[in-house]
Amino acid sequence: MSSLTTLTMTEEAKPNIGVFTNPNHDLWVAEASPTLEDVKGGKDLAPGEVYVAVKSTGICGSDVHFWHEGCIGPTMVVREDHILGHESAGVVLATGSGVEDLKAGDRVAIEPNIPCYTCEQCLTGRYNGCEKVAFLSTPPVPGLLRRYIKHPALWCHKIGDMSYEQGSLLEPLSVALAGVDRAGIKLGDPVLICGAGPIGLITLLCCAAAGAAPIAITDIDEGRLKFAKELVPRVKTYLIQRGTSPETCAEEIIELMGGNKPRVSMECTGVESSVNTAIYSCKFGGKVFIIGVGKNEMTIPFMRLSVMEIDLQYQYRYCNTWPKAIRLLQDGVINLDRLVTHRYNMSDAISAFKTATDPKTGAIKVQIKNDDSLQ
Ligand SMILES: NC(=O)c1ccc[n+]([C@@H]2O[C@H](COP(=O)([O-])OP(=O)(O)OC[C@H]3O[C@@H](n4cnc5c(N)ncnc54)[C@H](O)[C@@H]3O)[C@@H](O)[C@H]2O)c1
Ligand SMILES: OC[C@H](O)C(O)[C@@H](O)CO
Ligand SMILES: [Zn+2]
Ligand SMILES: [Zn+2]
Repeated sequence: MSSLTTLTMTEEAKPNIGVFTNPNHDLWVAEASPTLEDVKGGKDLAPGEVYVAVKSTGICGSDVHFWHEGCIGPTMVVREDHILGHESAGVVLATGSGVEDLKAGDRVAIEPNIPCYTCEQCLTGRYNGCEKVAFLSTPPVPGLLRRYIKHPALWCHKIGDMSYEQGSLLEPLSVALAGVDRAGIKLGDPVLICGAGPIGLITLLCCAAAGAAPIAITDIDEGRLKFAKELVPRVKTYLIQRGTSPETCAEEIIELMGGNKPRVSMECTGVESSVNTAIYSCKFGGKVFIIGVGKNEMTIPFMRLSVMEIDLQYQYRYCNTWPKAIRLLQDGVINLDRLVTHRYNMSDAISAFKTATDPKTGAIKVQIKNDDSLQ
């Protein structure tokens, strides 16, 4: 038995659509499942599942990797028509049997993973390492860039009166929180952040909130550095110039940081030269913490890492971060209000992706809105 909201049976509700890519790197909007009729009828909801009208979805650098490169690493490969999107919030429309904590009308942020609940990683609380996890938008699992989705209630987090945009930003915030937590950023740590895209900028906000000092951030794009400075005025910005070696960049960054070598370099680009800048900057016994994803194989200065006893650590998504992310936004410790620079309707998703990938637009986080759904 499923329960359905009566608030949402509007005539204007439009059919379900999704934003697709494929191995030819096409990008298009087309019909998607579940159908509007199924959603309205609360059909096919398994115990513990809910239907959600997705209201706002952010575009992540990973969506762009799947569109442009057709893959992230050797295992996440677009092999057929594939729906993108994994940063979403929306409203619950119907609940399946056994769902007690959610009801129709609840506003939720969607944690876009469904782990197996039985493997060692799941049972030890590190469900991001689940070998059987279905991560929405990682092929072949369709993503959240749809008007309607079906999802386990367990992975829909109530957001109270937070806006849907803020709710959708809990996903990249989760990435940054997982990174800052595992990197062990502490009060007074000199920290370098490589890359001022949304992940780098949110990592910057988290490091600033954690008391890192001084903090420097790099990018190849002046506009993004200017944005970083507006977000956190005390951050020192460093423009990476084409052709400057990672060693030289590192020397200049350390100078910019008043001679303080970073104890932690947070790498948020996945670009080889940037990884190397992060390594050359780091102090003896420091850590390079890599969030960015890129080429399957990279050349890194092995002996530099060795003689400097620099730890190299990585982040793969997140686990158990949503409640913390919600508390941080609700208590105003982290404020992501300024990150959303552009908004598009679902039907205009192609323009949204073009804007997100054109540096001339000054876009930081582009959101795809869904005003044509139920409720
Ligand atoms: N590990 C994870 O679980 C995880 C989660 C989310 C995102 N990611 C990855 O993190 C990366 C960042 O995501 P995003 O959404 O911020 O993407 P983005 O593409 O918007 O940001 C990347 C930034 O790096 C800058 N950049 C490029 N080359 C550079 C260089 N050589 N030096 C300094 N800056 C450089 C770009 O100008 C851009 O501002 C992407 O690779 C994304 O796929 C990883
Ligand atoms: O925010 C989550 C990330 O973008 C994804 O894990 C991606 O890196 C691979 O699936
Ligand atoms: Zn992402
Ligand atoms: Zn598992």
